Amino acid sequence: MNEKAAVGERAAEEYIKDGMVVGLGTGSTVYYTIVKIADMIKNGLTISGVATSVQTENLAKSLGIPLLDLNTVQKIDIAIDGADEIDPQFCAIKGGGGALLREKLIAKHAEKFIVVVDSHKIVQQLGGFPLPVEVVPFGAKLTEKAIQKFGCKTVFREKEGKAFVTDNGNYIIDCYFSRMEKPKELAMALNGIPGVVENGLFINMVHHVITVDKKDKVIVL
Ligand SMILES: O=C[C@H](O)[C@H](O)[C@H](O)COP(=O)(O)O
Repeated sequence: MNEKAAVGERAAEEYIKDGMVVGLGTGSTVYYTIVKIADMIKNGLTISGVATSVQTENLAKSLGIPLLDLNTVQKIDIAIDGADEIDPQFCAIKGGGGALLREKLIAKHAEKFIVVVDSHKIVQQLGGFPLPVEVVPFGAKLTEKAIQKFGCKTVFREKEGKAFVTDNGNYIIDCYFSRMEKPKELAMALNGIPGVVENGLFINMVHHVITVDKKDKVIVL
């Protein structure tokens, strides 16, 4: 079973209605939601999107999904996105693709935020996946030192041998924790460091999770 396709498509079928403004997430799972939304538009529904990354913007444009400028949008009815890990309290780590800042901004302002994940992403405790933290390039090594005080090992993300640069012109520091005990406190403390723009912890934001159970059935939690 292609779990990513199954959960991604289900999200569109379950939640997308005519007339909605939809926050379009980033990544290989929500890809299937976006393709499904394009089908719905071809079948006569009026849907517009706000994109959480340049990658998604390009995908949506190529599929004919009308996109709106975030600054002109009155309301985002729903945002749908993937995640790298999610726990039973619906706390998630996102940013494996580096899109966490725009994703969090759009999720925050959406009336509803739905996460689509294959079954491997459901964990009892967050931290197996390194936590991405977006930092401004100015003083980034000093920012890294401040982040390390939270007890993690850090690696500046690279792409093709060069520094990975986000859509916002920033760097990503991937933070490896052996245990992440208090994600909510950690998220707030990280954002208190000058130079940190945003971190990949999504706390108290997710309304529903769509995933696959042990019997290969798509479920909405
Ligand atoms: O920056 C990327 C996003 O947070 C993605 O939603 C996340 O990494 C999950 O992506 P995928 O569905 O490709 O595993």
